[in-house]
Amino acid sequence: MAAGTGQPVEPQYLPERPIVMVGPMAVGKSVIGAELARRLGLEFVDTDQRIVARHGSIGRIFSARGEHHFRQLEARAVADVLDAPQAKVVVLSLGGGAVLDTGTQQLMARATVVYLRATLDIIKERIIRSSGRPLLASDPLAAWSRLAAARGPVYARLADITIDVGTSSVPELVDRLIGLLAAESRKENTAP
Ligand SMILES: Nc1ncnc2c1ncn2[C@@H]1O[C@H](COP(=O)(O)OP(=O)(O)O)[C@@H](O)[C@H]1O
Ligand SMILES: O=C(O)C1=C[C@@H](OP(=O)(O)O)[C@@H](O)[C@H](O)C1
Ligand SMILES: [Mg+2]
Repeated sequence: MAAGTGQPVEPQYLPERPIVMVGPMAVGKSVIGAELARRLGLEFVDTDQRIVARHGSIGRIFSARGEHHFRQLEARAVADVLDAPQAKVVVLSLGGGAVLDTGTQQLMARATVVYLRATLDIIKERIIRSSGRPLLASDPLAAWSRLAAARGPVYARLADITIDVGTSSVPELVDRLIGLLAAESRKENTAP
């Protein structure tokens, strides 16, 4: 099916490993991951959505139990998907801070990791309007910039593929990503 038509499944590209979406808050990990999964005919898992379904809102977890507890739930949600000898081939979107856990970093070696990168300019309208991210509760622009800068080298080190989201739409980004994933998979399959 032609690119951009929104039809599921690209028959020429069948991923052999899970695909993990990383990057700073509001860059589009959840929406792009979900659309990528739909297009590839794969199951989609979002660690935040799983945590909320099982434990209630992220804001409430932070206020009642603290960030450390949230990080433990997050690491467990990642391990539930990736910590198997033959990890299921799914699209897994992480929260922006999940990559700080060393166990999670190790498990990501079993996946193809996609870093969605953006500048504050692209993100700022999204984070001014949004709520529900406790780490952006006060001075969201400064907090986002600080966290994106501190975590950027970790995302970059873990990534197999980096995409600057810029002003592209979600379908455009998914089209581009499928092309890059297919190229990455050919590279992995021909590596000596
Ligand atoms: N490329 C895009 N173009 C327009 N809006 C986007 C794009 N990517 C994400 N969004 C919007 O930005 C917000 C944050 O996206 P989300 O997927 O929740 O980010 P993340 O999971 O990285 O925090 C959502 O309202 C989403 O619809
Ligand atoms: O960057 C972070 O530390 C966080 C990112 C959020 O997910 P998104 O990146 O999907 O917004 C969510 O996990 C939580 O609010 C903490
Ligand atoms: Mg998300």
